[in-house]
Amino acid sequence: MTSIVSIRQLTKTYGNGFQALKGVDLDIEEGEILALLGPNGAGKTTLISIICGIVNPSSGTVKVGGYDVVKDFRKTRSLIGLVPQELTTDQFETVWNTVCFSRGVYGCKPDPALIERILKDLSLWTKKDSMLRELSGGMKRRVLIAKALSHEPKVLFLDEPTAGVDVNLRRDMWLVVEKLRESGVTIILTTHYIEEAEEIADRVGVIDGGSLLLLEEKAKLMTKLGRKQLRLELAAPLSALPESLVPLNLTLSDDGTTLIHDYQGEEAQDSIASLLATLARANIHFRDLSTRQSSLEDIFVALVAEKAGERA
Ligand SMILES: Nc1ncnc2c1ncn2[C@@H]1O[C@H](COP(=O)(O)OP(=O)(O)OP(=O)(O)O)[C@@H](O)[C@H]1O
Repeated sequence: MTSIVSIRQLTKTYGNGFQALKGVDLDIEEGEILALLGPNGAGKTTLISIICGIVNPSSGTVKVGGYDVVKDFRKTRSLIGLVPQELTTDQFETVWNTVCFSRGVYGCKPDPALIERILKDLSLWTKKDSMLRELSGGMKRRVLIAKALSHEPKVLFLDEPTAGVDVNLRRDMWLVVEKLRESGVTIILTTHYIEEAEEIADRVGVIDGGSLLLLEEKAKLMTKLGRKQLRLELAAPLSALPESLVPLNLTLSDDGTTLIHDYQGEEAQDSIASLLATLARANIHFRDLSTRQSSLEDIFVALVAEKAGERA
């Protein structure tokens, strides 16, 4: 895999002396969907703003497509599309004109066929002659994406793409993001909805206190840090946990009806099989079984709390 964005030892100290980024190293692979998670004030917007050339770094380097975001600003900016949270363009302009105008801002030649395709992909075609002020909030979000795609960027940044939108629109947006990825666009999204990262990201980065705490493939993260719980509802309640079962990391619920086994996500399947076999040998039968896996949210909350503890 080649990196499309390459960040080295990036720091940012704002004018008031506040250090918002403390030496971030990050390689974003071409064609991936990377979700950046972090609590409020973590430094996500600062990081994205530096990559997009809106904020100057204090030290370190950022390259997009091999070009430096400070020295080759025009080149890197043309490779990037940024979808902000709010629509700030003229509310009395039509969807079509707004998107065509965005393409012109980047010095690209008009390309009505391309704009038509973008609007169709985003289910905006029937609204092309509507004024922005006539659109619903969800449709406005789509216009923001269409604007950001109008100059055919290779990297798309989505800042909280689904904040405040309803569940249906969120699903639609996820499909749009998936389609974009299929067309080869690299996507970086910041989100507070961990469910969103869990659903669509290939990799997840966690930023807190200006540092990248973790960067991992989502699936690996879930196996590595995720905890699982097996619950066995017993056919007959037990008054106490038999001695032979104590080494198996089992606990008995207070009412004696359920055996609970907590284990790490990467623990092999056969250890569960041998646990069940041991129970059968001990003549303990169960009438139902269920498992629960910790979500990305559980992992994220635990990680941020742990780091906060280390800093305290
Ligand atoms: N222009 C500025 N001057 C001084 N401090 C700033 C400036 N911009 C941001 N900060 C501070 O830098 C820190 C990081 O802000 P940033 O907006 O990057 O965080 P974030 O992770 O995007 O947060 P959120 O999820 O709330 O958008 C915050 O403490 C913020 O107050």
